[in-house]
Amino acid sequence: MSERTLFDKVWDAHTVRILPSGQTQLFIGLHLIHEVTSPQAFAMLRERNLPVLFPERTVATVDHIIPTDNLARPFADPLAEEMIQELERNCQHYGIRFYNSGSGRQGVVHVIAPEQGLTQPGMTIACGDSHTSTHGAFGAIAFGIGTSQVRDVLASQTLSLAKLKVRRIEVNGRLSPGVYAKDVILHIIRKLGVKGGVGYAYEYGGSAIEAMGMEERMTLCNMSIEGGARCGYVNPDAVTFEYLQGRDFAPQDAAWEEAVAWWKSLASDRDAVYDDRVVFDAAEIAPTVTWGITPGQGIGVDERIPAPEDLPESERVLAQEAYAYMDLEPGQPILGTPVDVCFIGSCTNGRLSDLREAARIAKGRRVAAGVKAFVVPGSERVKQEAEQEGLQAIFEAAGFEWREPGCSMCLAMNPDKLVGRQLSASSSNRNFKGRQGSASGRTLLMSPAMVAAAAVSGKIVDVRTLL
Ligand SMILES: CC(C)[C@H](C(=O)O)[C@@H](O)C(=O)O
Ligand code: SF4
Repeated sequence: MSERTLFDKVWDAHTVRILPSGQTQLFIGLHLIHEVTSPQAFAMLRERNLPVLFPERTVATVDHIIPTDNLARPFADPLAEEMIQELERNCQHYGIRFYNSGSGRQGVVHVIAPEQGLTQPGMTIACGDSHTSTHGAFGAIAFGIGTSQVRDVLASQTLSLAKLKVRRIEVNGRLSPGVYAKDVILHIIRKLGVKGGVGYAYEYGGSAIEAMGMEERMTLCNMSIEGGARCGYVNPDAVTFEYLQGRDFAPQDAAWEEAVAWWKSLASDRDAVYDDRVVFDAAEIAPTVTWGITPGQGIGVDERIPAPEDLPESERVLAQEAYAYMDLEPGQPILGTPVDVCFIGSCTNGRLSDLREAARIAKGRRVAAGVKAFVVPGSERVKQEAEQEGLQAIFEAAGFEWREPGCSMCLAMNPDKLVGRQLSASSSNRNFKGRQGSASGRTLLMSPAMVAAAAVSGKIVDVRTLL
């Protein structure tokens, strides 16, 4: 057959059997776990007296609840201490590889697996975390699962799932300077909606995607879930192989050549059949900023906040809720909106290339008076590499705080929280009400370079004017 997508090929290769329900029992090659969604799953396993079937296929780290300022144990937050101890105990008991803080390999789960070469093309990857879609950047089928499914994977290394449809999203042409993968995905979600991808896997392609490095592709796939798609992927190519070669868990020597041949064969066939296809022009994408309370409420930085009549009928009620919560008016430019907090980090945009782009903007400038700006590297490795190439020094000279790795203010389960109505410019992926730790806090999503531009300006500006 020469009409299959990568999704079809990887799905079929991992199908154990078709269940009487019509669902597929799918083998999961790599299982990632973190401190928040695993304790209950292990508890359920113990209740039923089940072992972990393939402990070598699960990898753990701590990210969500870990503090980014003071890592001395016990942590100041007793809940953080308890949850992390629980993970430590479970990993030790079941013989699961665990990248704890201080190991040199800890970080946000979706940052550490790719950087160690654990994430590879053609794999099925699951994690009790919605942003597992990130790993699709490598041509893997990777998706988030709930806690009872974490139990299922621990016990059986399989999941029962319904097969998804595949939508091909093509972005052709060249992105302008100052426009990044983050802008592309915010633009896609703006156009297709936060529920537009329900029931689909998104396959991203086209010349603008092919021109992206792996870290940008990860940013893109990361937010597939914010567009409603369970997973997103990019077909593996020379960029993928170059990124992987020599990483800790990448195949070596003869096995490498074999793996590359296999990976190449998995890419969607030229005449693959898709359930849907959407095409975008890269040249039309501007630095994009959200103004509302879902990642789909975004506009180009030089646009005005849409009035209800500019929006499809189905979006108007939510828009009203957003104006009120965000304290922004329809018709108002987003440019010039004052910011209180600037956060650079997360599994969307906490990798080295993100920090480099933000540092380019911060270099030689100063964080505006009254603004709190901080950088949270996505992993210990990212942190170390950034320090080695002088990024920490650039940020600190500009007045940014430089922190320890973790999820931090992406969801504020640790002490990094907004206060009251503070408005944050954030490189993360969710702007839901109360997402960043204050029930009335406000979040504007954007690229890390745009966050840095906001930090040094004290307000939303167009990063293209600071390049
Ligand atoms: C805590 C976890 C379950 C959650 C997720 O699944 O995405 C978190 O990572 C998030 O980003 O909201
Ligand atoms: S960085 Fe944010 S989105 Fe990513 S896993 Fe952590 S909390 Fe979830």
